[in-house]
This record gives sequence, structure tokens and C-alpha cells, in this order.
Amino acid sequence: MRQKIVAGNWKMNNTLDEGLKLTSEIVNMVNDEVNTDVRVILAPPFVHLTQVRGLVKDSEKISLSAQNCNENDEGAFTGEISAEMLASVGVQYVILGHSERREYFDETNEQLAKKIDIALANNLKPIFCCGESLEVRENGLFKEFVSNQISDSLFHLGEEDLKKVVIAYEPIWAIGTGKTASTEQAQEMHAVIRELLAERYGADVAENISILYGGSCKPSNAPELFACKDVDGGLIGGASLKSRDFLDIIKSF
Ligand SMILES: O=C(CO)COP(=O)(O)O
Repeated sequence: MRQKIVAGNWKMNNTLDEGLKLTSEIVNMVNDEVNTDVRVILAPPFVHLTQVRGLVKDSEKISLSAQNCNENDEGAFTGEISAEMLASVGVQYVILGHSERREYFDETNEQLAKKIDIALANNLKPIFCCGESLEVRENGLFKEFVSNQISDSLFHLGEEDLKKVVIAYEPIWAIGTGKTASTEQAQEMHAVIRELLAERYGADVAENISILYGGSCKPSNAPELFACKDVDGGLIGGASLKSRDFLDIIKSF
């Protein structure tokens, strides 16, 4: 059975107090209401990680993620955070290749391959994001585009490392726009991704990789998205900032 996952990417939102309040609400609600085998992941800003970790560390269902890491081991990279630092404060996952980082910070597939390697070397599980712009969707080349993102950044990995990666398909035209991919569009791309993984790593490996959907996922559309055969959960932005909405999404399986 593939791991079901709902991850909340807070992006650059919440002061520390707000983040801790949100975390406490989520911890209580997950304890009280969630009895399925879904893994809940919180990805707060870097400066919240240590204290959020204090609140979630006793929860069997909740894990902690960072939103990025640098591709180098250590050194003169002012303002950056290494994978080793994240591991040292108890972080278990790291989001890599989010479209906002690709767009605003010019992250390339090649750079992301290095980030994936350094994350894995420090026992962090990458949540690797991929997804096409509206322009690429409309010119019809979206399957090739997303397949290239995945093969360029992940296909140098051996099987054991690839098994530790979670993939998040986030069509850029659906992020923060209120415009969700239809279930057909989501399922179609998730199946393309799984088939690509099967061709490179074999059907058994592909069957066990969790592929999350992201982009305007909310309580009203999560049930139908999560019911798709190849959708194993969601990477949630805006709706993860409200505990009730986030919980309702977690309970949508
Ligand atoms: O980018 C996302 C999660 O990483 C999705 O954001 P929204 O859920 O706000 O559209």
C-alpha cells in the first residue's frame, strides 16, 4: 500500500506565534479526529521549525518538513540553510523544486538534482515538485515537460534512494488561483508520472511511490481528487493555513 500523505506548505506566512497556534490546533484535531493511516506533514518557515518540532514530536501521524535547502554541504552561502542543519533540528522531509522557487529563484533541474542528493545524504525525504505553466499546458507539451523535470532531477538516483522520494504534481496555473485541475487532468498526469517511473525503475517501485496533487486543493475538491487511482494525497498551500480546512482535507480520503 502506498503511503497517503497530506502536506501543508505554509510558504512565507505566519509569525512564530501564529505558526505555533496553528500547529497546536492541528495536533489536537489530528489526535481527536484522524484514525486513518494518512501521514500529515507540516512545512513551516525555517525559523519555526525547532518550536513546531517540539509540538509535533510526540505525534505518530505528523512529520516535519522544510520548504527548501541549499545544494552545498556547508560554507560561505550567506542566508542559506543546509540539509545537515535541517536534519539536526529533527526535520524529516524537505520540499524541493517548488514552482515558486523555480520561478523567483531560478532553480534549474540540474541544481535540483544536487539538492535531492544532499537531502538524501542527510536522511531527509525529498518532496519533489513538478508541474507546467498555463502556456505549456495550452501548447499541449505538458506531459513531456513534466516528464523532463522528473527525469532530469531524479533519474540519476538508484532504486533505494528513489523509493524515499515523494512527488508532488502542482500545475502552476492551479496554484493560488482557485482554479483546480479537474480530476481527469490530475489523474491523467499522475498516471503519466507513474508510468515514467515504472519504465525507469520497474512497476513495483512505481506502485509504491506517493504522488501528491497540489494547486487550489480545498475541502470541497479534495475528496474527488484523492479518490483518483494515482493521487495519493495533496500538497496544500492556502488551505493549510486554516486548521479546520486542513483537517477536512486530511479527512477526505
Ligand atoms: O503551491 C502549493 C503547495 O505547495 C499550492 O498552493 P495553493 O493550495 O494555495 O494553491
